[in-house]
Amino acid sequence: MGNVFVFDHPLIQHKLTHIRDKNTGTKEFRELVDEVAMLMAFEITRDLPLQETEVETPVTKAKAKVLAGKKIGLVPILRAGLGMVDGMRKLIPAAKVGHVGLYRDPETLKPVEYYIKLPSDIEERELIVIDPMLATGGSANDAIHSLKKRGAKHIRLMCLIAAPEGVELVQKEHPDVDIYLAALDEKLDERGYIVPGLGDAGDRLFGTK
Ligand SMILES: O=P(O)(O)OC[C@H]1O[C@H](OP(=O)(O)OP(=O)(O)O)[C@H](O)[C@@H]1O
Ligand SMILES: O=c1cc[nH]c(=O)[nH]1
Ligand SMILES: [Mg+2]
Repeated sequence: MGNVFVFDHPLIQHKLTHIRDKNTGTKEFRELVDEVAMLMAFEITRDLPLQETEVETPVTKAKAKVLAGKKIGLVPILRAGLGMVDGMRKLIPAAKVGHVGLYRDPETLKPVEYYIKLPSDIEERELIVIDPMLATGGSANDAIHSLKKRGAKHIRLMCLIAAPEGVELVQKEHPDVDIYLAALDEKLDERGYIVPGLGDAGDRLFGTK
């Protein structure tokens, strides 16, 4: 079964509190999601392999380390996942970005795929699927199936907030996928919203309603 990691870094938790706040407006919400995504990118890349190199400082030659060149792909689930891409790319500028367009039907809560565009070499990349919200898990589950069908071999899932139901579904369907979160919340309400959550992430990011 895949692992679940909750990033408890104080800066992530502090900013998440403001993201949750219903009085936080679109501009600040977007900025905070961007910042938390950057901090989460810092945490999720802890295990990237390094290799030895040598560098000449103004004083002398030094043994040093550089990234060993593992290829990374970011795959935001549209729309809300887009809000986390720029923050992550600030720290991982060489990552290629694929897009999976999915929306959750408000009646059935089932995901509907409307777009997909991926880097051509996804099978060689460590893919990080990004979405602020993991609610029933239907959207992330479908996105991961879509990536695997197209050859992806190494996938992680990174979300701001998850409900237990979503974590359970992804763990059942994709035991090879680790899940990285800023918070694991209590439950879903009758409309499939995460409680306490942050409301509708896409609407709050883009000012729609
Ligand atoms: O785990 P699930 O139950 O599938 O719910 C989570 C999905 O719902 C939201 O997207 P939404 O359908 O609102 O689309 P949007 O990003 O375009 O607003 C969210 O960003 C996830 O993609
Ligand atoms: O709480 C939720 C659940 C699904 N999608 C959201 O944006 N928020
Ligand atoms: Mg939405």
